[in-house]
Amino acid sequence: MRKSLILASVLGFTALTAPIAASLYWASHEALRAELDYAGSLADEMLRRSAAARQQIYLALDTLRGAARADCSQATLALMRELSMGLSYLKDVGAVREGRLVCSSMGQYKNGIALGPSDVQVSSGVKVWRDVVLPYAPGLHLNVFERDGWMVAVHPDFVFDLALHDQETTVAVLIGSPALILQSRGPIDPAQLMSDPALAAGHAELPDHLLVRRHSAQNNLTALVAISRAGLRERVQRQALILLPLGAVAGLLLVAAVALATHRRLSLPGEIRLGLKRREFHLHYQPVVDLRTGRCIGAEALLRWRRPEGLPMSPDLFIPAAERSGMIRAITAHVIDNALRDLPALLALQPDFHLGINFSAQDLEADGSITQLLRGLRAMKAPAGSLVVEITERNVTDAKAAAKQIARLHDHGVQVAVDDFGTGHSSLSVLAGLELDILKIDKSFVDAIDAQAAASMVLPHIIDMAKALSLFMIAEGVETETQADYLRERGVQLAQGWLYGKPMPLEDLLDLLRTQGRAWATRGRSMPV
Ligand SMILES: Nc1nc2c(ncn2[C@@H]2O[C@H](COP(=O)(O)O[C@H]3[C@@H](O)[C@H](n4cnc5c(=O)[nH]c(N)nc54)O[C@@H]3COP(=O)(O)O)[C@@H](O)[C@H]2O)c(=O)[nH]1
Repeated sequence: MRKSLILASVLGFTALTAPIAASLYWASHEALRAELDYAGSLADEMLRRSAAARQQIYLALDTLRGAARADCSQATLALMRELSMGLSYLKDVGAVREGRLVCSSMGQYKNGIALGPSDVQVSSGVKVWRDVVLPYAPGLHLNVFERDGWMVAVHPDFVFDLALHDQETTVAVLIGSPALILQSRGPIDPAQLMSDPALAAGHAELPDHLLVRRHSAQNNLTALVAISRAGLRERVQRQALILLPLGAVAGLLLVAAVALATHRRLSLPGEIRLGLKRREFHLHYQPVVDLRTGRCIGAEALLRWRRPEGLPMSPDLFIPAAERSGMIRAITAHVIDNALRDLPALLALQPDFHLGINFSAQDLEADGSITQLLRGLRAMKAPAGSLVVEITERNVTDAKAAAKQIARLHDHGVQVAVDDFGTGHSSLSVLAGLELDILKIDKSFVDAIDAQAAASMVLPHIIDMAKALSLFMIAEGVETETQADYLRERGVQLAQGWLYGKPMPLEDLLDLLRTQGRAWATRGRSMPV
């Protein structure tokens, strides 16, 4: 039981905490996924815009190469204006001679504007200058692309014109391999981010940042997004606010389920089931004596439960629980097994000995218990009359069926006693309809003898009735000599009670029989069969 309670506590604790822990894990997992999705969508958008800009750059360069002579004529300037006005990402389109911008859609530059050495030349032959400030557009930092003497200027911010969550986000677009940072924005140096080996997988979880990389092999472009973990923490908290109550509800439901299962397992029927499995039930025997001679001629088998905690539990508690839960058949099967196991030793000492065992309603209604009893008796060749089945009126729900079962018992020499007679469970109507052998006078009438109580007025009538029906009588709960004398004088043959012996283990009963001596054992049966 203690083990079961510990196990139930551990299960209950796990049932409560596991869903909460799972919801917290799920919240952080979901938040991480959402943050990576957000960073991924930023990177994708940057790549999309960069690719669109690249397309426009090449379109302009190709158009100029095909259509314009390498000069700054009015026709060429008009084409440049058309291109820079018509292509959304381009700020300017111009001609470069010997490293100098000589004209553009904005006009001609007398001495040309020196561009200096380019930052990189990509595989398609395009040279790239970053962060160029042209004198006619002083506030703009442009990226300039040149091929075959034609150039286009692009404002880098077009890529970053995105709705960023916070100022902590770093974004960058890189071109070529080895990659050149075309443009970047945010607190972290993109060159530092590019060196992280985990980036090969497309994303990395750094101590302070989540990093996402997208690459377009076709355009030889790379987009990088680094978002701060502070945002992730906020998102975890938001997710937790949604998922934690669900986890708590799931935890409480699980705890309720565990409690229910534990209650079922630890409730009395569950304990009885376990007790039977662990062989915690055993029989004690209470002597039944002949009132005339004081000789022990039989005993009633009474079930005892030795529970692991050592706490006894009265059959008054567990027998009704077993009857209600349907466990009584298993209990009776155990009683029959044990009684039949012990009977030979008792008969060996006293061949006219009889053993009484209690049957409940379900034992009487179904065939199982009676079949088990008769089969066992046959196997051990026990003499007729050595077993008495005790029933109460409460057990007789179908008098006809009960009569049949009693006849079956009689056929095999088993006697039937009506127990607790006069307590309201038994009545004359039952007695009249059933072929009973013995009437057990309830302890309450025996108690009344000493007390001179009203119940004592009833006792003589019970005795007369038993005599009229030729029933043998056993008075229950006899505790004093006065009671014994009264019963003896009125012709009650047998008695059971603390005056003669409390329920005792088999060994003690065997000792008692041994001390009765051989003379008693050979005098013959005290009860009619
Ligand atoms: N179906 C089954 N019922 C059983 C079985 N074992 C017991 N029982 C029934 O449980 C009830 C309580 O039994 P128990 O606590 O064993 O009490 C018995 C005696 O100990 C008690 N008794 C006997 N003499 C005296 C006495 O002088 N004083 C006193 N205070 N108590 C005494 O009476 C009980 C025997 O009652 P009964 O069976 O009516 O003869 C009880 O109803 C048992 O029947 C079982 O295996 N199956």
